[in-house]
Amino acid sequence: MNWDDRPHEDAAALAPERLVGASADGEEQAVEAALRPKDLGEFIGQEKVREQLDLVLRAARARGATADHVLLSGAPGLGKTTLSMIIAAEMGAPIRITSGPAIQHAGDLAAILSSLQEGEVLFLDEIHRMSRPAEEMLYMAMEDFRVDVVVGKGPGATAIPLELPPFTLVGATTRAGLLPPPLRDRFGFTAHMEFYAPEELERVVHRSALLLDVEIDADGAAEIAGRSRGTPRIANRLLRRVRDYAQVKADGVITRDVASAALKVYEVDSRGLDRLDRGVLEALLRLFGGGPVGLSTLAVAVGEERETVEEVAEPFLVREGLLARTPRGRVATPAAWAHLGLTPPNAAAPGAARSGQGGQGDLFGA
Ligand SMILES: Nc1ncnc2c1ncn2[C@@H]1O[C@H](COP(=O)(O)OP(=O)(O)OP(=O)(O)O)[C@@H](O)[C@H]1O
Repeated sequence: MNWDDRPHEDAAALAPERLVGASADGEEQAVEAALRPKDLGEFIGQEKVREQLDLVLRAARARGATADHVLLSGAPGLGKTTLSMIIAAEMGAPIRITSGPAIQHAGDLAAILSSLQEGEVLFLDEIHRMSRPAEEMLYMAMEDFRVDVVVGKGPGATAIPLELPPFTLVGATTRAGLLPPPLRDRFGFTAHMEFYAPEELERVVHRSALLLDVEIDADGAAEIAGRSRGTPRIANRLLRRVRDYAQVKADGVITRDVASAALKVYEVDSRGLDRLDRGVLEALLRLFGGGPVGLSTLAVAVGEERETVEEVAEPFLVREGLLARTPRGRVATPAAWAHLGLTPPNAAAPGAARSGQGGQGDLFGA
Protein backbone atom coordinates (compact mmCIF):
# COMPACT_ATOMS: atom_id res chain seq x y z
CA MET A 1 0.00 0.00 0.00
CA ASN A 2 1.12 3.51 -0.71
CA TRP A 3 0.97 5.30 2.62
CA ASP A 4 -0.18 8.48 0.92
CA ASP A 5 -3.31 6.66 -0.22
CA ARG A 6 -4.48 6.14 3.33
CA PRO A 7 -8.21 6.77 3.61
CA HIS A 8 -8.96 10.03 5.38
CA GLU A 9 -12.68 9.67 5.48
CA ASP A 10 -14.46 9.88 8.76
CA ALA A 11 -17.29 7.37 9.17
CA ALA A 12 -18.92 9.57 11.81
CA ALA A 13 -19.40 12.34 9.24
CA LEU A 14 -21.48 10.01 7.10
CA ALA A 15 -24.14 9.54 9.75
CA PRO A 16 -23.98 12.29 12.36
CA GLU A 17 -26.44 12.40 15.26
CA ARG A 18 -26.50 8.64 15.63
CA LEU A 19 -27.35 7.56 19.15
CA VAL A 20 -25.26 4.43 18.70
CA GLY A 21 -22.47 6.17 16.77
CA ALA A 22 -19.11 5.71 18.47
CA SER A 23 -17.72 9.21 17.83
CA ALA A 24 -18.40 12.28 19.93
CA ASP A 25 -18.76 15.94 18.95
CA GLY A 26 -17.33 18.80 20.98
CA GLU A 27 -20.48 19.25 23.05
CA GLU A 28 -20.59 15.61 24.03
CA GLN A 29 -16.90 15.61 24.88
CA ALA A 30 -17.60 18.30 27.46
CA VAL A 31 -20.32 16.14 29.04
CA GLU A 32 -17.99 13.13 28.91
CA ALA A 33 -15.22 14.93 30.75
CA ALA A 34 -17.13 14.55 34.01
CA LEU A 35 -17.36 10.79 33.56
CA ARG A 36 -13.72 10.05 32.78
CA PRO A 37 -11.87 7.75 35.17
CA LYS A 38 -8.95 9.65 36.68
CA ASP A 39 -6.47 6.85 37.36
CA LEU A 40 -5.70 3.29 36.27
CA GLY A 41 -7.53 1.87 39.29
CA GLU A 42 -10.76 3.56 38.20
CA PHE A 43 -10.39 2.54 34.55
CA ILE A 44 -12.73 -0.41 33.93
CA GLY A 45 -11.81 -3.45 31.78
CA GLN A 46 -8.87 -3.74 29.34
CA GLU A 47 -7.08 -5.79 31.99
CA LYS A 48 -3.99 -6.61 29.93
CA VAL A 49 -3.50 -3.04 28.73
CA ARG A 50 -3.89 -1.74 32.27
CA GLU A 51 -1.45 -4.24 33.71
CA GLN A 52 1.18 -3.58 31.06
CA LEU A 53 0.77 0.18 31.18
CA ASP A 54 0.97 0.12 34.96
CA LEU A 55 4.39 -1.57 34.68
CA VAL A 56 5.63 0.86 32.04
CA LEU A 57 4.61 3.87 34.12
CA ARG A 58 5.82 2.56 37.47
CA ALA A 59 9.20 1.67 36.01
CA ALA A 60 9.57 5.11 34.43
CA ARG A 61 8.61 6.77 37.69
CA ALA A 62 11.10 4.64 39.62
CA ARG A 63 13.86 5.68 37.19
CA GLY A 64 12.77 9.28 37.42
CA ALA A 65 12.49 9.20 33.64
CA THR A 66 9.91 10.27 31.12
CA ALA A 67 7.67 7.35 30.09
CA ASP A 68 8.19 5.68 26.71
CA HIS A 69 6.00 6.73 23.81
CA VAL A 70 2.67 4.87 23.81
CA LEU A 71 0.51 3.92 20.86
CA LEU A 72 -3.15 3.18 21.60
CA SER A 73 -5.19 1.58 18.88
CA GLY A 74 -8.84 0.68 18.86
CA ALA A 75 -12.29 1.77 17.76
CA PRO A 76 -13.67 5.19 18.75
CA GLY A 77 -15.12 5.55 22.24
CA LEU A 78 -13.13 2.75 23.90
CA GLY A 79 -11.16 5.09 26.15
CA LYS A 80 -8.01 6.17 24.30
CA THR A 81 -8.30 9.83 25.30
CA THR A 82 -9.17 8.80 28.84
CA LEU A 83 -6.11 6.56 29.03
CA SER A 84 -3.82 9.31 27.73
CA MET A 85 -5.06 11.60 30.51
CA ILE A 86 -4.50 8.83 33.02
CA ILE A 87 -0.93 8.39 31.75
CA ALA A 88 -0.27 12.08 32.35
CA ALA A 89 -1.92 11.97 35.78
CA GLU A 90 0.01 8.85 36.82
CA MET A 91 3.26 10.51 35.72
CA GLY A 92 2.31 13.76 37.45
CA ALA A 93 2.81 15.49 34.10
CA PRO A 94 0.78 18.05 32.19
CA ILE A 95 -0.93 16.97 28.97
CA ARG A 96 -1.33 18.69 25.60
CA ILE A 97 -4.07 17.38 23.35
CA THR A 98 -4.11 17.66 19.58
CA SER A 99 -4.99 15.55 16.57
CA GLY A 100 -3.56 14.42 13.23
CA PRO A 101 -5.98 16.43 11.11
CA ALA A 102 -5.05 19.60 13.06
CA ILE A 103 -1.40 19.19 12.04
CA GLN A 104 -1.25 19.72 8.33
CA HIS A 105 2.18 21.36 8.14
CA ALA A 106 5.44 20.36 9.73
CA GLY A 107 5.55 23.90 11.16
CA ASP A 108 2.33 23.24 13.13
CA LEU A 109 4.01 20.29 14.78
CA ALA A 110 7.29 22.15 15.38
CA ALA A 111 5.36 24.88 17.19
CA ILE A 112 3.68 22.36 19.49
CA LEU A 113 6.83 20.32 20.15
CA SER A 114 8.99 23.33 20.90
CA SER A 115 6.55 24.59 23.51
CA LEU A 116 6.32 21.32 25.47
CA GLN A 117 7.57 21.21 29.04
CA GLU A 118 9.93 18.50 30.23
CA GLY A 119 8.01 15.24 30.80
CA GLU A 120 4.81 16.57 29.24
CA VAL A 121 2.43 14.11 27.59
CA LEU A 122 1.51 14.99 24.02
CA PHE A 123 -1.71 13.24 23.03
CA LEU A 124 -2.01 12.98 19.28
CA ASP A 125 -5.43 11.62 18.36
CA GLU A 126 -6.01 10.19 14.88
CA ILE A 127 -2.27 10.07 14.38
CA HIS A 128 -2.81 8.22 11.07
CA ARG A 129 -4.29 11.39 9.61
CA MET A 130 -1.22 13.59 10.00
CA SER A 131 0.42 15.02 6.90
CA ARG A 132 3.50 13.27 5.56
CA PRO A 133 6.01 16.06 6.29
CA ALA A 134 4.74 16.36 9.87
CA GLU A 135 5.01 12.61 10.25
CA GLU A 136 8.64 12.68 9.17
CA MET A 137 9.42 15.46 11.62
CA LEU A 138 7.81 13.37 14.34
CA TYR A 139 10.17 10.43 13.69
CA MET A 140 13.18 12.48 14.72
CA ALA A 141 11.39 14.18 17.59
CA MET A 142 10.35 10.83 19.06
CA GLU A 143 13.76 9.27 18.72
CA ASP A 144 16.23 12.06 19.40
CA PHE A 145 14.06 14.77 21.00
CA ARG A 146 15.18 17.09 18.26
CA VAL A 147 13.60 18.62 15.16
CA ASP A 148 15.06 20.39 12.17
CA VAL A 149 13.16 23.57 11.48
CA VAL A 150 13.54 24.63 7.87
CA VAL A 151 13.87 28.35 7.40
CA GLY A 152 13.51 29.91 3.95
CA LYS A 153 12.63 28.32 0.65
CA GLY A 154 14.42 26.86 -2.37
CA PRO A 155 18.23 26.67 -2.60
CA GLY A 156 18.64 29.15 0.26
CA ALA A 157 16.61 27.09 2.73
CA THR A 158 18.46 26.15 5.92
CA ALA A 159 17.61 23.50 8.51
CA ILE A 160 18.08 24.76 12.04
CA PRO A 161 18.27 21.97 14.65
CA LEU A 162 16.12 22.55 17.70
CA GLU A 163 16.56 20.54 20.91
CA LEU A 164 13.34 19.44 22.59
CA PRO A 165 12.74 18.51 26.22
CA PRO A 166 12.03 14.79 26.71
CA PHE A 167 8.30 14.18 26.36
CA THR A 168 5.93 11.23 26.07
CA LEU A 169 3.96 10.94 22.87
CA VAL A 170 0.67 9.11 23.22
CA GLY A 171 -0.62 8.41 19.74
CA ALA A 172 -4.15 7.16 19.19
CA THR A 173 -5.46 5.54 16.08
CA THR A 174 -8.47 3.56 15.00
CA ARG A 175 -6.33 1.93 12.33
CA ALA A 176 -2.95 0.80 13.61
CA GLY A 177 -2.40 -1.14 10.38
CA LEU A 178 -2.40 2.11 8.45
CA LEU A 179 0.51 3.64 10.33
CA PRO A 180 3.76 3.57 8.39
CA PRO A 181 6.11 1.03 10.00
CA PRO A 182 8.80 3.64 10.82
CA LEU A 183 6.26 5.50 12.92
CA ARG A 184 4.85 2.38 14.56
CA ASP A 185 8.35 1.18 15.44
CA ARG A 186 9.15 4.33 17.38
CA PHE A 187 6.58 3.59 20.07
CA GLY A 188 8.02 1.79 23.08
CA PHE A 189 4.65 0.40 24.06
CA THR A 190 1.68 -0.43 21.87
CA ALA A 191 -1.71 -1.32 23.28
CA HIS A 192 -4.68 -2.56 21.38
CA MET A 193 -7.98 -1.74 23.02
CA GLU A 194 -10.72 -4.32 22.62
CA PHE A 195 -14.46 -3.90 22.70
CA TYR A 196 -15.79 -4.27 26.25
CA ALA A 197 -17.60 -7.33 27.61
CA PRO A 198 -21.20 -6.74 28.76
CA GLU A 199 -20.21 -7.14 32.44
CA GLU A 200 -17.56 -4.45 32.04
CA LEU A 201 -20.06 -2.11 30.45
CA GLU A 202 -22.44 -2.77 33.31
CA ARG A 203 -19.73 -1.51 35.64
CA VAL A 204 -19.23 1.54 33.41
CA VAL A 205 -22.99 2.24 33.56
CA HIS A 206 -23.14 1.83 37.35
CA ARG A 207 -20.14 4.09 37.82
CA SER A 208 -21.55 6.79 35.53
CA ALA A 209 -24.99 6.56 37.12
CA LEU A 210 -23.38 7.21 40.49
CA LEU A 211 -21.56 10.26 39.15
CA LEU A 212 -24.73 11.54 37.48
CA ASP A 213 -26.72 10.88 40.64
CA VAL A 214 -29.14 8.53 38.87
CA GLU A 215 -30.68 5.55 40.58
CA ILE A 216 -30.33 2.34 38.57
CA ASP A 217 -30.73 -1.33 39.46
CA ALA A 218 -28.63 -4.28 38.24
CA ASP A 219 -31.11 -5.28 35.52
CA GLY A 220 -31.41 -1.73 34.26
CA ALA A 221 -27.63 -1.47 33.94
CA ALA A 222 -27.47 -4.86 32.18
CA GLU A 223 -30.12 -3.75 29.72
CA ILE A 224 -28.21 -0.60 28.78
CA ALA A 225 -24.89 -2.46 28.65
CA GLY A 226 -26.31 -5.09 26.29
CA ARG A 227 -27.29 -2.43 23.78
CA SER A 228 -24.05 -0.44 23.93
CA ARG A 229 -22.10 -2.23 21.21
CA GLY A 230 -19.12 -2.97 23.43
CA THR A 231 -18.37 0.76 23.73
CA PRO A 232 -18.29 2.82 26.97
CA ARG A 233 -19.08 6.06 25.10
CA ILE A 234 -22.31 4.54 23.78
CA ALA A 235 -23.13 3.08 27.21
CA ASN A 236 -22.79 6.54 28.78
CA ARG A 237 -24.86 8.13 26.03
CA LEU A 238 -27.67 5.57 26.30
CA LEU A 239 -27.61 6.00 30.07
CA ARG A 240 -28.20 9.76 29.68
CA ARG A 241 -31.15 9.19 27.33
CA VAL A 242 -32.66 6.51 29.57
CA ARG A 243 -32.24 8.85 32.54
CA ASP A 244 -34.33 11.48 30.70
CA TYR A 245 -37.03 8.91 30.06
CA ALA A 246 -36.97 7.73 33.65
CA GLN A 247 -37.39 11.31 34.88
CA VAL A 248 -40.26 12.14 32.55
CA LYS A 249 -42.15 8.87 32.26
CA ALA A 250 -41.22 6.92 35.38
CA ASP A 251 -40.21 7.71 38.95
CA GLY A 252 -36.61 8.47 38.02
CA VAL A 253 -35.33 4.97 38.79
CA ILE A 254 -33.84 2.95 35.92
CA THR A 255 -35.04 -0.65 35.89
CA ARG A 256 -34.95 -3.15 33.03
CA ASP A 257 -38.47 -2.18 31.94
CA VAL A 258 -37.68 1.53 32.02
CA ALA A 259 -34.47 1.01 30.02
CA SER A 260 -36.22 -1.17 27.40
CA ALA A 261 -39.12 1.25 27.03
CA ALA A 262 -36.77 4.23 26.72
CA LEU A 263 -34.54 2.59 24.14
CA LYS A 264 -37.57 1.52 22.16
CA VAL A 265 -38.44 5.22 21.86
CA TYR A 266 -34.92 5.85 20.59
CA GLU A 267 -35.13 2.83 18.26
CA VAL A 268 -32.10 1.06 19.70
CA ASP A 269 -33.01 -2.60 19.78
CA SER A 270 -32.03 -5.44 22.11
CA ARG A 271 -28.68 -6.01 20.34
CA GLY A 272 -27.87 -2.32 19.97
CA LEU A 273 -28.93 -2.03 16.31
CA ASP A 274 -30.50 1.25 15.29
CA ARG A 275 -32.84 2.09 12.43
CA LEU A 276 -30.06 2.23 9.83
CA ASP A 277 -28.63 -1.15 10.84
CA ARG A 278 -32.04 -2.78 10.82
CA GLY A 279 -32.90 -1.12 7.49
CA VAL A 280 -29.85 -2.74 5.91
CA LEU A 281 -30.66 -6.14 7.39
CA GLU A 282 -34.34 -5.94 6.47
CA ALA A 283 -33.57 -5.06 2.87
CA LEU A 284 -31.07 -7.88 2.67
CA LEU A 285 -33.54 -10.39 4.07
CA ARG A 286 -36.86 -9.25 2.70
CA LEU A 287 -35.85 -8.01 -0.75
CA PHE A 288 -32.91 -10.24 -1.55
CA GLY A 289 -33.73 -13.42 0.36
CA GLY A 290 -30.60 -12.99 2.49
CA GLY A 291 -28.23 -12.37 -0.44
CA PRO A 292 -25.72 -12.53 -1.91
CA VAL A 293 -26.35 -9.03 -3.16
CA GLY A 294 -23.92 -6.33 -4.27
CA LEU A 295 -23.23 -3.38 -1.99
CA SER A 296 -24.49 -0.79 -4.48
CA THR A 297 -27.79 -2.60 -4.98
CA LEU A 298 -28.23 -2.97 -1.25
CA ALA A 299 -27.49 0.72 -0.72
CA VAL A 300 -30.08 1.76 -3.32
CA ALA A 301 -32.65 -0.51 -1.68
CA VAL A 302 -32.01 1.11 1.69
CA GLY A 303 -31.99 4.62 0.23
CA GLU A 304 -28.51 5.39 1.60
CA GLU A 305 -25.14 6.17 0.12
CA ARG A 306 -22.91 3.18 -0.56
CA GLU A 307 -20.31 4.55 1.88
CA THR A 308 -22.89 4.91 4.64
CA VAL A 309 -23.91 1.28 4.34
CA GLU A 310 -20.33 0.08 4.04
CA GLU A 311 -18.67 2.22 6.69
CA VAL A 312 -21.42 3.04 9.16
CA ALA A 313 -23.81 0.08 9.25
CA GLU A 314 -21.83 -2.91 8.10
CA PRO A 315 -18.87 -3.01 10.51
CA PHE A 316 -21.13 -3.60 13.49
CA LEU A 317 -23.37 -6.04 11.61
CA VAL A 318 -20.29 -8.04 10.58
CA ARG A 319 -18.86 -7.91 14.10
CA GLU A 320 -22.17 -9.15 15.50
CA GLY A 321 -22.17 -12.06 13.06
CA LEU A 322 -25.34 -10.83 11.35
CA LEU A 323 -23.90 -10.09 7.92
CA ALA A 324 -20.99 -11.47 5.92
CA ARG A 325 -19.07 -9.73 3.16
CA THR A 326 -18.29 -12.36 0.53
CA PRO A 327 -16.72 -12.08 -2.94
CA ARG A 328 -20.21 -12.61 -4.39
CA GLY A 329 -21.83 -9.91 -2.30
CA ARG A 330 -23.43 -9.34 1.09
CA VAL A 331 -24.99 -12.36 2.76
CA ALA A 332 -27.18 -12.56 5.86
CA THR A 333 -26.31 -15.15 8.50
CA PRO A 334 -28.84 -17.38 10.29
CA ALA A 335 -28.48 -15.04 13.30
CA ALA A 336 -29.81 -12.15 11.16
CA TRP A 337 -32.95 -14.10 10.28
CA ALA A 338 -33.42 -15.01 13.92
CA HIS A 339 -32.86 -11.44 15.11
CA LEU A 340 -35.50 -9.98 12.81
CA GLY A 341 -37.87 -12.85 13.56
CA LEU A 342 -37.97 -13.98 9.93
CA THR A 343 -37.69 -17.42 8.39
CA PRO A 344 -35.17 -18.00 5.59
CA PRO A 345 -36.81 -18.80 2.22
CA ASN A 346 -35.44 -22.34 2.00
CA ALA A 347 -36.99 -23.13 5.37
CA ALA A 348 -40.36 -21.67 4.39
CA ALA A 349 -42.78 -22.00 1.50
CA PRO A 350 -41.06 -21.23 -1.84
CA GLY A 351 -40.86 -17.52 -2.53
CA ALA A 352 -40.06 -14.64 -0.29
CA ALA A 353 -39.14 -14.49 3.37
CA ARG A 354 -42.04 -14.44 5.75
CA SER A 355 -42.47 -13.36 9.33
CA GLY A 356 -41.80 -16.08 11.83
CA GLN A 357 -43.10 -16.25 15.34
CA GLY A 358 -42.34 -13.28 17.45
CA GLY A 359 -41.61 -10.96 14.52
CA GLN A 360 -40.62 -7.34 14.83
CA GLY A 361 -42.43 -6.74 18.11
CA ASP A 362 -39.73 -8.57 20.05
CA LEU A 363 -36.78 -6.63 18.73
CA PHE A 364 -36.79 -4.01 21.43
CA GLY A 365 -37.70 -6.30 24.28
CA ALA A 366 -35.35 -7.41 27.01
N1 LIG B 1 -12.49 1.88 30.76
C1 LIG B 1 -13.38 2.83 30.98
N2 LIG B 1 -13.99 2.94 32.17
C2 LIG B 1 -14.92 3.88 32.38
N3 LIG B 1 -15.31 4.81 31.46
C3 LIG B 1 -14.72 4.77 30.29
C4 LIG B 1 -13.72 3.78 29.97
N4 LIG B 1 -13.30 3.97 28.71
C5 LIG B 1 -14.00 5.03 28.24
N5 LIG B 1 -14.84 5.51 29.17
C6 LIG B 1 -15.77 6.63 29.00
O1 LIG B 1 -16.19 6.65 27.64
C7 LIG B 1 -16.13 7.96 27.11
C8 LIG B 1 -15.32 7.96 25.84
O2 LIG B 1 -13.96 7.68 26.14
P1 LIG B 1 -12.76 8.34 25.32
O3 LIG B 1 -13.10 9.76 24.94
O4 LIG B 1 -11.54 8.16 26.15
O5 LIG B 1 -12.73 7.43 24.04
P2 LIG B 1 -11.73 7.49 22.80
O6 LIG B 1 -11.30 6.07 22.55
O7 LIG B 1 -10.65 8.49 23.04
O8 LIG B 1 -12.65 7.97 21.64
P3 LIG B 1 -12.18 8.73 20.28
O9 LIG B 1 -11.42 7.71 19.50
O10 LIG B 1 -13.50 9.10 19.65
O11 LIG B 1 -11.37 9.91 20.68
C9 LIG B 1 -15.61 8.85 28.21
O12 LIG B 1 -16.67 9.53 28.82
C10 LIG B 1 -15.01 7.92 29.22
O13 LIG B 1 -15.26 8.38 30.51
